[in-house]
Amino acid sequence: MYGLKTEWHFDSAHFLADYHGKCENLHGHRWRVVAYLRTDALGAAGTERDMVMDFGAFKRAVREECDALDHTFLVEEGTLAPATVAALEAEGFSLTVLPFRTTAENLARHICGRLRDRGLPCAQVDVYETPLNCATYLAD
Ligand SMILES: Nc1nc2c(c(=O)[nH]1)N=C([C@H](O)[C@H](O)COP(=O)(O)OP(=O)(O)OP(=O)(O)O)CN2
Ligand SMILES: [Zn+2]
Repeated sequence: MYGLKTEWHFDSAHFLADYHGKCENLHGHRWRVVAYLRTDALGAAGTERDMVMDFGAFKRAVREECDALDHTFLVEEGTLAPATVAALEAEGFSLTVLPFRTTAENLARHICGRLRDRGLPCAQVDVYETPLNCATYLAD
C-alpha cells in the first residue's frame, strides 16, 4: 500500500445550530485540512509512472476544494431564516449553504467526497478547527 499526504487551509465563519455554548454564536476558524491518498498500485506509464499521483495535481485539487470554502460564511441549510440569507447576500457577503451541520467531522467527510468525485483515491481527511483539535474522516 502506498500513500500521499498534502495539506491546505481555509478561513471561514460559521456557527453551530443546536449547540449549547459559545459555538452557537457566529465565529471563525482557520480550518487546516490534511488529505491522504491510498493505493495498492502505482501509475504504470507517463507522468505518473511509479507515483500514487503527481504531487502537483494532488496539491491543486486539495487547494481548489479549500478555496471554494475560503472567506465564506458556512451555513447549515435551514438554520437561518430565508430573509436573513437574502439580507446577507444583498450586502454582498459570500455564503456557502451546506446540507450538513458545519462540524469539523462533516467538513472532513465533505472534502474527502469531493476529492473522490474527482477520481482521487482519498482515504482520509483530517480537519483541524484549532491547532490542537482535529476531526478525521476515514473513507470506506
Ligand atoms: N467534535 C466536535 N466538537 C466541536 C466542534 C466540531 O466541529 N466537532 N466544533 C465546535 C465549535 O466550532 C467551536 O468553535 C470550537 O470550540 P472550542 O474547541 O471550544 O474552541 P476554542 O479552541 O476556541 O476554545 P478555547 O478553549 O476557548 O480556546 C465545538 N466542538
Ligand atoms: Zn467553530
